[in-house]
Amino acid sequence: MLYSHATPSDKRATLRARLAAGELLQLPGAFNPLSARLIEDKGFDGVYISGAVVSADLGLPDIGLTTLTEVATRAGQIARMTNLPAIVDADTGFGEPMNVARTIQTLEDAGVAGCHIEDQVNPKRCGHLDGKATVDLETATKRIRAAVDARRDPNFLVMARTDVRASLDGPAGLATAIDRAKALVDAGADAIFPEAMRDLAEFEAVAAAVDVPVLANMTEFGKSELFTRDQLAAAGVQIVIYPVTLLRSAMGAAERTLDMIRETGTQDGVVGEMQTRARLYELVDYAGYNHFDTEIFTYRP
Ligand SMILES: C[C@](O)(C(=O)O)[C@H](CC(=O)O)C(=O)O
Repeated sequence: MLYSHATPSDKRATLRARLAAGELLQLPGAFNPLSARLIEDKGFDGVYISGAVVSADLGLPDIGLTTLTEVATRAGQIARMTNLPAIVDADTGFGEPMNVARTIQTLEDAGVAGCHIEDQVNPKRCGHLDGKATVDLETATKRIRAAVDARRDPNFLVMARTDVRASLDGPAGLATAIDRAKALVDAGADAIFPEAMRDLAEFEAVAAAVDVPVLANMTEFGKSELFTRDQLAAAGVQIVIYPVTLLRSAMGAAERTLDMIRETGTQDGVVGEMQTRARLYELVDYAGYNHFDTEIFTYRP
């Protein structure tokens, strides 16, 4: 009832312990607080808060237009609705290393368990678009050092994302990404997010090169193939995100419903695919609020 029973520090400790135990964790992207409840209810390990989704939710492209305040506010609304740890996409950290430091403390205050900071130039672009540019290694490592130094909870997970793979074709691109990943770990990164890997062997090579958890971004219509949990586990990946998957599913369903109403004059033909009123009430725990007033939950399907 009301919000998560686990505190932010409990969630961070749980995330750390599970990663240290070598588990593979699957984190679907929540497109709103309610979907975070669904992710928890379905037995997932954590919740991802995608920059692309926060942007799209506001009707904006994912090109660095959202502010720290918008991202932290949404992340806080989502994180407080689940007992699961939430990891948020902090883009480039919203500015210079000093801004990165402030970003980390703001996200800690929002109650998330960790975030990733990437090495793209400001303003960033979606990782699966062409024509991205990355900063030099010194700037990238300064961002990570600033993030690590700024956190007050040592369990807050600072993940470094590198976008350099897409900047060079062939083995040279992978080698550059691996060198950069190693340098970012030396700078204090607790995990590595190698963006736009081409195949499983590339994930495997990154995972073998660093001694911290590696994240795989299983986003649809992107540069990486969609691998299964078991394939990624065998490649040594420990965190798998499905950042925009639920938003795409929900928007796909919304389009179909709108088309149906336009074409037939009623939504009746798609009601069977909808989440029922009873299920929605279950997710927002109407029954729990009877603790305050037994007249609150009087609905019978
Ligand atoms: C992970 C990502 O940064 C995100 O914002 O969720 C995006 C996802 C996407 O656009 O599909 C990305 O750059 O990969």
